[in-house]
Amino acid sequence: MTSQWQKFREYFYFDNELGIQVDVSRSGFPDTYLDDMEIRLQDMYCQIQALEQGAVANPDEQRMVGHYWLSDPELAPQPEIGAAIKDTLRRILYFAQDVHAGTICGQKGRPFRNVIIVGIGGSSLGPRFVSEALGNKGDPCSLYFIDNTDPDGMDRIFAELDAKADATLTIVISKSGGTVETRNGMEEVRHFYVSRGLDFSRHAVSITQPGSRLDQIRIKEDWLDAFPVWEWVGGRTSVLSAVGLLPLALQGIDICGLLDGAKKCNSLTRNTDTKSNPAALTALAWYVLTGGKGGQQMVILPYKDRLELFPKYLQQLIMESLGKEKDLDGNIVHQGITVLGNKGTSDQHSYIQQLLDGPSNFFVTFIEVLKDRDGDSILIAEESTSGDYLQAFLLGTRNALSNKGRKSITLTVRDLSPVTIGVLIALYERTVSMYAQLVHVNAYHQPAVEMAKKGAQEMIQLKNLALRVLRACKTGGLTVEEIALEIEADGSVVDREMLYKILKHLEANRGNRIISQKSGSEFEALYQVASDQQ
Ligand SMILES: O=P(O)(O)OC[C@H]1O[C@](O)(CO)[C@@H](O)[C@@H]1O
Repeated sequence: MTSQWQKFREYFYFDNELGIQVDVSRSGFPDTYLDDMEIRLQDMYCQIQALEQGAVANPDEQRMVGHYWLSDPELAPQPEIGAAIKDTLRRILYFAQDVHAGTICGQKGRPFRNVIIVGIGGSSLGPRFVSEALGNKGDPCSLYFIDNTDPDGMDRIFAELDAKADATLTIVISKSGGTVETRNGMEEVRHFYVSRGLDFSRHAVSITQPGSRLDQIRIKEDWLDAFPVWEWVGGRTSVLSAVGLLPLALQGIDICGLLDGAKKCNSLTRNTDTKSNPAALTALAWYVLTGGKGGQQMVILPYKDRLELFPKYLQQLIMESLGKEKDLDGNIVHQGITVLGNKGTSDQHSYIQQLLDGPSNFFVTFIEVLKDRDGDSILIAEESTSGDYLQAFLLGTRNALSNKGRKSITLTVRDLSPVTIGVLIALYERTVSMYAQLVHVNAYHQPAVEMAKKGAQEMIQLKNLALRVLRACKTGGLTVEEIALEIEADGSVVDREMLYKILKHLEANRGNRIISQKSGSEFEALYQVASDQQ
């Protein structure tokens, strides 16, 4: 029987130069596991190598997958791609320098000290996570993220920037250039500037694929500047493209350090000796922990406030990449790993109870940061600092879980610096690619998200039709059923429940224009356009 200490030493990966350690000894590898998997692992390394060399790794969309080139442009399969990456980085650094120096400034000459980032999913989560992880008081610019079409969420940001509009730059980020939530955010921000007598285009920069709808808008309106995202960069792996680099450089974060960390990690994770490859070890741990079938939950517990958004960032990277109905041969597999997380020790006081006593349908990834803070800590009790307690809670929770037979992986970084954040990003990007190879799914498309987008568009159409019917109504109002029947006159079928919910929302928000009168039950209420709006 191998002791935990022996197992720990056997599987422990560390790299002192990069300050990273990966411990998969508590993930339940059978003793002969690495040998048993060797042929598949070598095949996996070959596939990843082909992908890095420019193979079409996203067969559905016939695309190369090139996020690895962003931190090492020399690896790009075509010199033009490498040159475009380098040129974009150079332009980002100059742009940030000019903003900080006040050479690029607001319409009325105020230096930009705030940046609104409008974008969603991969066009927000990466920069937001890194901004939070590495930002400090005194940064040259503060970042504000509009990553939803929630009016109240936007109002909170507008209220904060109310008197600072001219000192605020806006970056609209959308790889496709056609994402509805981002379009809405952009129009709300435009209104924010215009209502303060400012010209949106003199405060706006775009990051999008050349030729996209967003690109066409910025050309027509002559925005301040534009930076590209290329088709071979997936949204969820775009943080090291202009998507992340421009906002972070404006915030004053050392983006070259970030790229350097990612480059070094990419180089380490090309090693085909699995015990010397932290991404392969992690992918293999996921594989054993999910039985290769997915379906498990991955609970990410970073014991560090600055990493609070890391689980959210990983949620998209992992779930959008791995959550697939079919494998690459078209078999129905319903793969996926559900990612959730919270920072330690806060989790201790929320859901650890269930992890210890509830169903064993998860594994935990502990993330430990060795350096507690800049400078010394005071002793609080029994020779302990608050940082000693932070570590004690991590180790204590991990032990308690192990004693209950709950599995875990532990990832340790020396400190939180641009380099180590770059390492974390590259490590997980690579692990996802490797795991996807092991379970044989396309990690680079997201066919299902289109269904939800289509569903939302249908609801907007139904609302427009309902409004048309209400405006044409000359009687004292119409019930849900009557509105539905009017719409159905063209042969379509109306979902009454959806119609009811849409009407309630209209009434709650346009109450002076759309009103209802109750007569009998809730569902017999008569809806009408207020008489002064007819
Ligand atoms: O950058 P875009 O094209 O606006 O897309 C935003 C996000 O939407 C998705 O396409 C999902 O709908 C993500 O993959 C992407 O990160």
